[in-house]
Amino acid sequence: MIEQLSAPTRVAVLGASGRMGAEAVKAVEAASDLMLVAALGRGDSLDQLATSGADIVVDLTVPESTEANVRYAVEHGMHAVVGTTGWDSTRIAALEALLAAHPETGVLIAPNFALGSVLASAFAAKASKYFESVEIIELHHPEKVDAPSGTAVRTAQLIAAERKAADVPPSPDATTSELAGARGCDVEGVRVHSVRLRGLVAHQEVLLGGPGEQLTFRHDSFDRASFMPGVLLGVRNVAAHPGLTVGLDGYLDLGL
Ligand SMILES: NC(=O)c1ccc[n+]([C@@H]2O[C@H](COP(=O)([O-])OP(=O)(O)OC[C@H]3O[C@@H](n4cnc5c(N)ncnc54)[C@H](O)[C@@H]3O)[C@@H](O)[C@H]2O)c1
Ligand SMILES: O=C(O)C1=N[C@H](C(=O)O)CCC1
Repeated sequence: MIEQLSAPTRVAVLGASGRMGAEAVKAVEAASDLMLVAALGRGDSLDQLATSGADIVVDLTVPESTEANVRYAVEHGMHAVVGTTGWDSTRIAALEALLAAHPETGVLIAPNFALGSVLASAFAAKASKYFESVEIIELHHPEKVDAPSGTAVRTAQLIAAERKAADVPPSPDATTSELAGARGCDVEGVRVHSVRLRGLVAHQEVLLGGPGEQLTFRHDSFDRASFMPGVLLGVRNVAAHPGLTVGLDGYLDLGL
């Protein structure tokens, strides 16, 4: 009997010389069902994506370039797995409009590829409606250019949605005078505090407070290897999920 071997999925990585991109290049190269066909950095022409014949583009670049990169991929019939931050509601709306014109194309925007982080955010959001107070502390390496982290923004949005659906009042806070920034920033009613510290990679705590008790959800990425199973999960599933998916939880069965 002749065994039919399916052709490997052709993957291009954008931001290939960066901290995440370099790790993703190694992960794709090590996967027998995937083939790395392009590894592009700043200044490389996006036309190399089209000529590479990539099926899927992985974007791990910078907030200023990710939108144009994804647009190019979608317009050229390639699915996209995006880890780059900076996808605010305006950009998301524009991408959804673009995808409506390319209904077979899938895009995954994953603020965090670490499975533990995805779970921690989902569990924290579910639990948050049972507590009076919620605040987020995100802690990252000092090379990070954006604050708050994309993960913290996403977590705050999930929390806000759960609390709104359950009619939970805003977290109590009697502050009437403060130094700028002392109370962090406000993401949909959730206070988010950003720490940048040498030695850290990517960490987050969601603090939930009620009378006489506190529940904390903490996740730590000690190494960028933590993100790679999620990157590969995204690459292997994005073609089966046409349209836009925000959050790797969209590809998981969390049963929440
Ligand atoms: N989703 C996740 O799990 C996750 C994890 C870590 C980092 N991130 C995010 O991924 C992004 C990259 O993080 P990093 O730590 O690797 O940053 P980095 O600065 O180390 O890498 C970014 C790379 O992209 C390159 N680049 C810039 N513009 C480009 C373009 N137009 N085309 C190709 N390459 C381009 C830069 O030269 C650099 O090498 C950030 O937005 C970060 O927040 C996401
Ligand atoms: O190192 C970074 O930069 C990270 N960015 C993402 C974020 O902003 O949430 C994910 C964690 C690491």
